[in-house]
Amino acid sequence: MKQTTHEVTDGNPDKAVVVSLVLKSDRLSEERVQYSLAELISLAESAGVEVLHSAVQAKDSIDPKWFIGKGKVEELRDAAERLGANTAIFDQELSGAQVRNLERALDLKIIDRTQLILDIFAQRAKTREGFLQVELAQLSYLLPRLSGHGVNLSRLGGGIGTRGPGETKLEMDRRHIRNRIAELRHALLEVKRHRALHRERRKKTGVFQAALVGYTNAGKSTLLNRLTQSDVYAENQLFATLDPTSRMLRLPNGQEIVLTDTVGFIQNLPHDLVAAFRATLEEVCEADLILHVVDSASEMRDQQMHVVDEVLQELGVQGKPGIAVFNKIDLLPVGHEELLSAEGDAIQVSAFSESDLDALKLAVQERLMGDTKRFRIPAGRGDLISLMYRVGDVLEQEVDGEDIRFDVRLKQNEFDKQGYMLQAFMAQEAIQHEGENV
Ligand SMILES: Nc1nc2c(ncn2[C@@H]2O[C@H](COP(=O)(O)OP(=O)(O)OP(=O)(O)O)[C@@H](O)[C@H]2O)c(=O)[nH]1
Ligand SMILES: [Mg+2]
Repeated sequence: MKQTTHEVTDGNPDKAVVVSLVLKSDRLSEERVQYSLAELISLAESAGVEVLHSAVQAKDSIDPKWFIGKGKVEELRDAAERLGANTAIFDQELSGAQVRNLERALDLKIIDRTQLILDIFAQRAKTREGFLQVELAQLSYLLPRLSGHGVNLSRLGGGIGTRGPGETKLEMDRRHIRNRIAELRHALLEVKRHRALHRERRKKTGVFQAALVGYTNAGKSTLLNRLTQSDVYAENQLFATLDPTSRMLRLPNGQEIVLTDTVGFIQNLPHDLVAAFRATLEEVCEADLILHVVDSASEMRDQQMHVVDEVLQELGVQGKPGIAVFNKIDLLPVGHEELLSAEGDAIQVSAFSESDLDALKLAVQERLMGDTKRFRIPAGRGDLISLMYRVGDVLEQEVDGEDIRFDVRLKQNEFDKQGYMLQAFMAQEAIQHEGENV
């Protein structure tokens, strides 16, 4: 009895009131609070929900029973009744008991931020890996929230919060869920192993790999499409992309590299979810170059960059070569562009400008590939010959008397690793450097 369809809505969108609780001790600026609420509304809309009413409550502490204050609960019930809402969405994670209490008090379907994100993911998943990851994340979320014997999600009557690739629609007991979680983990390991093999093979071909990463809605998929004449899903929605997609990108010098689009990041991403999607981000760990795409026009630009930097750090890729791609500069008021140029290795683009895309390709090429250099080594030194092949692509190799002459296009990342050996041999004059940019 597996669910086989993954419709976005059944033509009858959920109608929701949304609530965010702000703890006074967090001392968030009014701007941050409003942005967080706006982001929650965007998430809800991306899930296909119609938002009828939104509210923020500032409190000293979380109410253990209702999460928000009792007065706010009543206010919400009135608003929901007046506007005809059937769902209440909370910006933070709720406990199982809070969900049950709120359900009873409000007579609404209760969804928290994690469930909302999971629901979007469930709608977007396209690959087997995506389905497995979403189901695993949904069940991991559900397990500690089960009360008593089991849970019957069909009680929610379909729609948001009940979509899933697997069996989450059915009544399941804890034991069943634990077994299913184990099964999913196992299946995911298999998928992961396959992908690792695939990557190994790709690596052996020596093709450079670049990854587009960034906050959700920054324009990663649009850039992939425009740079590679592709047609992956790009939309003004949060988490339009779930599964990584790779395309060949031709650089100005004619060389082709692999460019990969990845799932977007968001603030306060629940830890279970981060773990579930870690595999998706493995592509980022393997990349030779990271393109951090930034929505330059977002009021929360700096915070979003910070969130992305944090995730990259968690992934352990902070040392990799990278370029900050300040996208959507067409949306900035004239004169504001300079603000962005303070960044180190950065470029400003509009995904809709051909010349900007050309400039971006050139920047990628320059960052990935060092110059072409000409070296001369004594014939018969196998160790030096193999070093030549390690530091870059050998474009030409010619025997010249007792020597061999190499024209090598340096691979920046390999050069970084092997450069000291090259320099040591050059100091001993075993390798002679004859010129640049030949
Ligand atoms: N004005 C303007 N809009 C852009 C630009 N690049 C992308 N967009 C728009 O921004 C929205 C999001 O673009 P996507 O490419 O889906 O963004 P993404 O980073 O892939 O988002 P997720 O997959 O959700 O993480 C779309 O409506 C795009 O048309 C740009 O340079 N200028
Ligand atoms: Mg995308």
